[in-house]
Amino acid sequence: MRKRMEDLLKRTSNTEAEIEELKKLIQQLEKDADPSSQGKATDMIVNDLKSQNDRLRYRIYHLNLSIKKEEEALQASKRKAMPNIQKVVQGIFEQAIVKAFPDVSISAIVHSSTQERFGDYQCNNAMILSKVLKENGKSLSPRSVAEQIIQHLPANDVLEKTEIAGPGFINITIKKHFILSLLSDIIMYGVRPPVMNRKMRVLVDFSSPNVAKEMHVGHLRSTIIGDSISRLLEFVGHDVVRISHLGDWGTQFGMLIAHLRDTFPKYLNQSPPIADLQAFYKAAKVRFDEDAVFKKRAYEAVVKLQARESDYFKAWEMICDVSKNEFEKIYQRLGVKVVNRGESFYQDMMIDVVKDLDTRGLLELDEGRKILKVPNIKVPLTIVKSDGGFTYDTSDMAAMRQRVMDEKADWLIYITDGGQGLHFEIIFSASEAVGYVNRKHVRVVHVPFGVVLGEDKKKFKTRSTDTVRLVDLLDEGIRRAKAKLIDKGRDKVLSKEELEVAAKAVAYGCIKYADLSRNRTGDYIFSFDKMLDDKGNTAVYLLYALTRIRSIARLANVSSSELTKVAESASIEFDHPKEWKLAKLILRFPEILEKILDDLLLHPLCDFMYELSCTFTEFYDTCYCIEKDRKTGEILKINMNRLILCEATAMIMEKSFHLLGIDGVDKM
Ligand SMILES: NC(=[NH2+])NCCC[C@H](N)C(=O)O
Repeated sequence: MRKRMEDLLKRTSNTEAEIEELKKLIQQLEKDADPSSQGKATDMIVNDLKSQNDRLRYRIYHLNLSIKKEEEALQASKRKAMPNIQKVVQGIFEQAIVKAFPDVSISAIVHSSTQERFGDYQCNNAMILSKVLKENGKSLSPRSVAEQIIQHLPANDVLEKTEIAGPGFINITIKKHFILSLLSDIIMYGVRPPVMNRKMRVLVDFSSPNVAKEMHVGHLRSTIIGDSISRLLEFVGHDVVRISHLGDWGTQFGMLIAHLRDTFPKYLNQSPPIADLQAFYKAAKVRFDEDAVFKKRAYEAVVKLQARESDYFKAWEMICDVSKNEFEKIYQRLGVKVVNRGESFYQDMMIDVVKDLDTRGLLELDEGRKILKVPNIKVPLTIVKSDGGFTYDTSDMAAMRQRVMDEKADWLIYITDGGQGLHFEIIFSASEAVGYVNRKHVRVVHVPFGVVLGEDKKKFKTRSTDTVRLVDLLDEGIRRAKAKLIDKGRDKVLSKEELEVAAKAVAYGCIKYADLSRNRTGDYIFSFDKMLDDKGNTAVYLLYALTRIRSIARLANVSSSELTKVAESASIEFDHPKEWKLAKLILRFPEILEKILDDLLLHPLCDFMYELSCTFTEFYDTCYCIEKDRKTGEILKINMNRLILCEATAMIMEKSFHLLGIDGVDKM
């Protein structure tokens, strides 16, 4: 009974609530029937649409903003980097190959064509792919493979035409529009580096002569090559640390200090008058070998130097300064910047390295020496000599540790003669083995170069002296360059100062170019006659070529801002094959640089410059840039498109000269 009551009460209250709901509904319906409330509904819809509209507007605004940003980024990247067309084409073919043959993993092989009739680039994948497919049990002729690749090429703005040739080569022609826009970019934004994937901290160890010894032609090669590699890395945007690992430490300094104290006791207050430090070194060595008492004093001096006893340290500094000043003179003349950080810098770190290796039980005793054996290499490193001194090996182990840990270098480059190849191989492997470097994360390379030979193919020396003093060598270069210029009657055209400037630029340029234009790994014959020749692949020829190209625009009296306007208007057109040939070659510049960044061989840049100037001559001989009246010499017509080509060629040549460390000259 009670339960039933409760049930009924519940139902009543539910129904009451239902009635209330229905009442509200009726009221609402009555309201809706009223015309004024209908207006309200319309308002609501309008408001709703309005706010939708606002939201859309807001989105459009932001989309426009991001489109603008993207366009700006595109422009900025154009301003910042020059595309490597070969890589761009390779990327397009890579996509096609993946799509056409998803089961085979093979990267696209794309080269620039060796002959004009084969198009601009060639893809040579078909033959290999056909072979691989056959191995996988699928038979498809190379030509059919090539067809498949072409069919799967993605939509792009780069390729004009593809053609299958011979057994299955794909000849590729680049869109003219693409070439013209890249050429205009050079005029508008200058010569820019190729795209950099990752900014790295690169330590370049180069030049590295030895204190109290003459800086010789080997060090000159290291200086020239190291400077050029550093310039290229800097141009690309890497963070470059240029270090000269001077030989400024070791037991021989005891001998030099003892000799200085005997021969020039006033050294603490006066700079020692050692003009010829090498003679000083020789004299000290004679005493060291012949005089037992002196020898003992020399050893004591080393201990005192290493304990940094002030008089001895000062004597050492004096000796180093004499050498460093000499080296600096050479760097100044050659326009080379490098920081002196010699073996002495690592003295304390060497102590740490020895302690570290010793406590880890990695050093072995061998006839009084402490050596470090390296897996798979027969020759061990000598870490401590039997007299307790450190060695070249110790300094390089400490330097490796410091460069990785403190300098945080991602890339280490050592530039020395090939004779030190084994030394570096051991240092690199040893450093890896003891955990001072992980070559998966840090790129470590030795950049070796060949020996410098005289024209008699024997060790390089001058007539009078045994070794060649670099200062004398540079002086002789200037003298010969000047004589050559006078020979050509240039002294009648140039002022005295201009002749001096030209002679220096030619001499230093030739010495550098002769070195850099050869494959560095080979020995190289030093010949002033050959390097100062104004024909063939020499700096003189190229410097003349550049001044000639520059004079074209000067003659036409067209300013670079006028050329920029033409480039901006996107109205450049070419109709002569020689124009296209030159334009396409100019645009190969980033490709050349990227290859150098890979193998650090610089001669392809020189070959490129030579090819560029030959191709320019071909163009210039057939295509008039300026038409003049034959009789009066009056300028009748200027071809702006062609002047653009002249300008771009000159810009690329100037940048190349800069990367090689060679100064151009306005007049020569
Ligand atoms: N880290 C190095 N070991 N650099 C090269 C040093 C070259 C040495 N001073 C020489 O003249 O042969």
